[in-house]
Amino acid sequence: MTILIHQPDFGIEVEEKKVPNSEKDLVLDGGFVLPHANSFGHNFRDYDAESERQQGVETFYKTQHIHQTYDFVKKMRGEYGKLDKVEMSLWECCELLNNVVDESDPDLDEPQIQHLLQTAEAIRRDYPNEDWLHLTGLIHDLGKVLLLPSFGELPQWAVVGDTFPVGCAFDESIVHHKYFNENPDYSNHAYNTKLGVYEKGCGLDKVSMSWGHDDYMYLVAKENKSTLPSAGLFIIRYHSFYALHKSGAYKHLMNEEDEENLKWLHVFNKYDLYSKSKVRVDVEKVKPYYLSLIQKYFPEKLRW
Ligand SMILES: O[C@H]1[C@H](O)[C@@H](O)[C@H](O)[C@@H](O)[C@H]1O
Ligand SMILES: [Fe+2]
Ligand SMILES: [Fe+2]
Repeated sequence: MTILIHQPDFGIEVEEKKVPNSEKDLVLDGGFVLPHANSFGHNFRDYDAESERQQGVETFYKTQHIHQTYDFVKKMRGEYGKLDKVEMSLWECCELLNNVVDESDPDLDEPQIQHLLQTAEAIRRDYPNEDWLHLTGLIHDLGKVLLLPSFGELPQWAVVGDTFPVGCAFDESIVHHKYFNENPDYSNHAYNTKLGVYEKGCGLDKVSMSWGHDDYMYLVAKENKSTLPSAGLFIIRYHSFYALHKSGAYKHLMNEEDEENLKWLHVFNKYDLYSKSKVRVDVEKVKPYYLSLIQKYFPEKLRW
């Protein structure tokens, strides 16, 4: 039986295989079965499909695109880079996310802790020996605690959604790109050319990204001296940068190390996106395993 590929952009690892039970699901070479539709019956990341979430998600992106400017990002990075808000362990943070729902996501309305565990467990099944990648799955979205009162209760547009560079032109592949024309940087010549304030090949580390949960969690991991490999930190920092890892935009800003790390981000993205489902992971059952990983790669208490 031939498998239908409904979404054409899975990258080179996609392989068609025979699955006895379903005509529509797609198996990747790692063994992970890609669901043919999200929990709402639509393709994943279809921002135009008429669904109960569509309007809210579009309004979210309109606000995000208007407000994420170069100056805003500089200010937020300076402020949150101090890590002087809270002290807590990574697991405590996972539990805090129980109460967070992400308004930018057309594919998921489950509590975020389920998304973290679904991602991590799916990776663990296919890559049993890469424990750093399991842990990366568990923590990649913890930066969403920025929505909570003790972290300044930032609005959704300053925490979630896809990310993109500021300080240079907004690429057309960014979701709902049309709303950028109300962003002040859009008509500022210093920031609206292909390179903007950057140099070709300068490396993503030098590029300012729209402010949100990715860059914040990267700062938390780095400043608290995590021993995760550089690919893990890269995944945390750029997992929402779909214009790059899905559409290949902004590659001219990458350096060689970014190229290497991007390979792992491509692997990770499949699990981050396609593990989203209504089937819940038993938190208490898997907790001991993840606590052991946290202990291996992080100090007990972290500054946030
Ligand atoms: O709506 C989602 C969500 O906010 C994710 O956490 C982020 O990583 C994705 O890029 C975005 O599309
Ligand atoms: Fe995310
Ligand atoms: Fe995620």
